[in-house]
Amino acid sequence: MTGREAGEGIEVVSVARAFGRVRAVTDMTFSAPAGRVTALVGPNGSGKTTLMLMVAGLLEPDAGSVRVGGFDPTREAAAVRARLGWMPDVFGAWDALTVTEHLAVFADAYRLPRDVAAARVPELLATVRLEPLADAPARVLSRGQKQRLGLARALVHDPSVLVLDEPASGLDPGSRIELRHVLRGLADEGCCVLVSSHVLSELDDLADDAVFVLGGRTVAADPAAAGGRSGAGAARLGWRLRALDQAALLAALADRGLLAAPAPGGAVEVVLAGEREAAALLRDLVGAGVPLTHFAPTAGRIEQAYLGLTASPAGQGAER
Ligand SMILES: Nc1ncnc2c1ncn2[C@@H]1O[C@H](COP(=O)(O)OP(=O)(O)OP(=O)(O)O)[C@@H](O)[C@H]1O
Repeated sequence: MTGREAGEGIEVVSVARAFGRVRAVTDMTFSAPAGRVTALVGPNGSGKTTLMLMVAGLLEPDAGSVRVGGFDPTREAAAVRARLGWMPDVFGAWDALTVTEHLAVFADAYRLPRDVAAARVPELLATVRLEPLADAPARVLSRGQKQRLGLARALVHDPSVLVLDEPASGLDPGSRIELRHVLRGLADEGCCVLVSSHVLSELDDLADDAVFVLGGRTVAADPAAAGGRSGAGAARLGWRLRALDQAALLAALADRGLLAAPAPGGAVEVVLAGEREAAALLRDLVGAGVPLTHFAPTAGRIEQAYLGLTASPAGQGAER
């Protein structure tokens, strides 16, 4: 990867966009820096795709400002196109063209010199592991393979900013892990990567930062700030516990007035008010001699923060 200028990222400030009477994006502000994978996280219809289309220069904001590497995607479209790779959630491919031909067409569209394209296409096929299908027509590709072709297409001009709408949808677990490696590798090389997702459980492994959106607004740009990790004022979230002696565990929880719900594998789940209460409970249980073998939140860091956000009055208020 040679074409990148260091430090290029995405800046979104007070952006809004409506479609007639539908206010798809009402007020979004965040930055996605170079060298990091930033996840745009929110429920269906919260405005993620609309925002990404504005970042990619495919839709004009009604208000606010978007900058990609310092350039305005509407007024400086050529500069943004040159540095931005875009992968839509639904990827249209020409059925009759082979995988290699697809990439060659896009290399041409980005005006890559012939010799550069000739070297770039096999490199991309290796990156997304589509070499065995290089000569296969797009119509025979599975959904996951098409997603990978979409990723290769987005990377064809060696962009410094990569915007991917639900890139993991349709991928099997192995392909998701590969996707994670590819995106991590790109970020490590200095690329700014913005992905949208609602597969919360996977985001801890994929993303460095999370921007939460609800009802067209960004409601928090930092999982820690969203309450999932803090003690005071944190949302009530589930924790899973397992002990060699389940009866002793249940008795100790009952002593502390905690309601324990059964969970798979002989575990139990309790709802606690944050990490501070969890730490106190763990200390008490160990102190009381309960032989604990497992004590962990039921959800990952980003998932917890998101659940805390949607459960809090502030989060609910942000939803339409
Ligand atoms: N072209 C359009 N015309 C009218 N309404 C639209 C258009 N595009 C999006 N919307 C509406 O704007 C809102 C936000 O949609 P958007 O696709 O941005 O959400 P999203 O967070 O990407 O959802 P999902 O996770 O389901 O992809 C929705 O209510 C949607 O119906």
